[in-house]
Amino acid sequence: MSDTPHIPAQFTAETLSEALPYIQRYDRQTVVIKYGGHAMVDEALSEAFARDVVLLKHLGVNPVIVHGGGPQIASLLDRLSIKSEFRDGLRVTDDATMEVVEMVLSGPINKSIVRAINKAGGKAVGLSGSDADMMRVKRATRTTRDPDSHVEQVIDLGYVGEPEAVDVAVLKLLTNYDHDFIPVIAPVGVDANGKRYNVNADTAAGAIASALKATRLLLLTDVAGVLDGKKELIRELQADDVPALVRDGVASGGMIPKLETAASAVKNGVGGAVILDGRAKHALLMELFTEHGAGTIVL
Ligand SMILES: Nc1ncnc2c1ncn2[C@@H]1O[C@H](COP(=O)(O)OP(=O)(O)O)[C@@H](O)[C@H]1O
Ligand SMILES: CC(=O)N[C@@H](CCC(=O)OP(=O)(O)O)C(=O)O
Repeated sequence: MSDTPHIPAQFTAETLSEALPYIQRYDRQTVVIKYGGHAMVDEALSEAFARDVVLLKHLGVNPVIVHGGGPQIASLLDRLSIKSEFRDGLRVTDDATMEVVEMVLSGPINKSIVRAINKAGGKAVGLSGSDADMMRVKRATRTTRDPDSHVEQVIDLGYVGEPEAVDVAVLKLLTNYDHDFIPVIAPVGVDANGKRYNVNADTAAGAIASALKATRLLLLTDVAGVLDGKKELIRELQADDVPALVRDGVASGGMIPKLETAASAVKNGVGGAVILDGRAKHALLMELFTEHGAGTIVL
């Protein structure tokens, strides 16, 4: 036997040791993770995501997963020949679309994430915003201004919900340290009359993070983070910078709800919101347990 340390093993040990201050920082802290539909399409990445979530739980973090499924909804709508359009990053949702949205989000997507986490050794429980009346919503409204007459018009988005109140009782029960469950939540909300609504998954994650007063909200997506006009990564933003980025068109499409969610979450008591690249393997671990972090942090 040689006395020379086995270099890869020593490297692994050093990496673990360097993570100590971060492990201490996030001990017993709630981290809400928005897992987007684009990040789920790669099987190896999905497996790595599930393992990382289980690792977080073992390290003392309280992870709460809120998932999307936009591309998977689009694919089923397409197979059923139902046309779908987006306004400001939100899917206009009529009755038939809502049927498909709930079927896809609360069905195969939610269950496949639950199974992946459980296969990795966790105890995930699948829910939607309708369970235990968790996410109360109202009908979302958006307005647009006619460029010629400057008259404001209301855009009807159909059954798109805007969270009004989140009751975290069921989440507290599940994540209580006697039980150690990992909630996996589909973004389907319910109004005061019991009617179901389609909620953008970023918006849902932000509302849940605010209600839980999470230490971090992590929005995993399919870009490195928020890019500026020269397509360079913006590492840090203040919540007050967000309206100008949207107004000036630097952020468009799906990045609008993401940035608005991040800004409103930090204003509502979330420690910080990070928009980061879900295509990068171990994105969660890089963000939480290394000095460099990843993506764009909104503070
Ligand atoms: N300034 C910006 N920086 C980065 N991405 C942007 C920006 N403006 C618009 N986007 C678009 O937003 C997309 C991410 O939103 P979305 O497709 O809804 O992601 P997800 O499905 O992960 O929620 C990016 O792929 C990009 O095309
Ligand atoms: C109102 C609205 O737009 N809802 C989204 C819900 C799913 C979602 O947000 O999924 P991603 O995070 O994968 O984009 C939709 O129908 O696509």
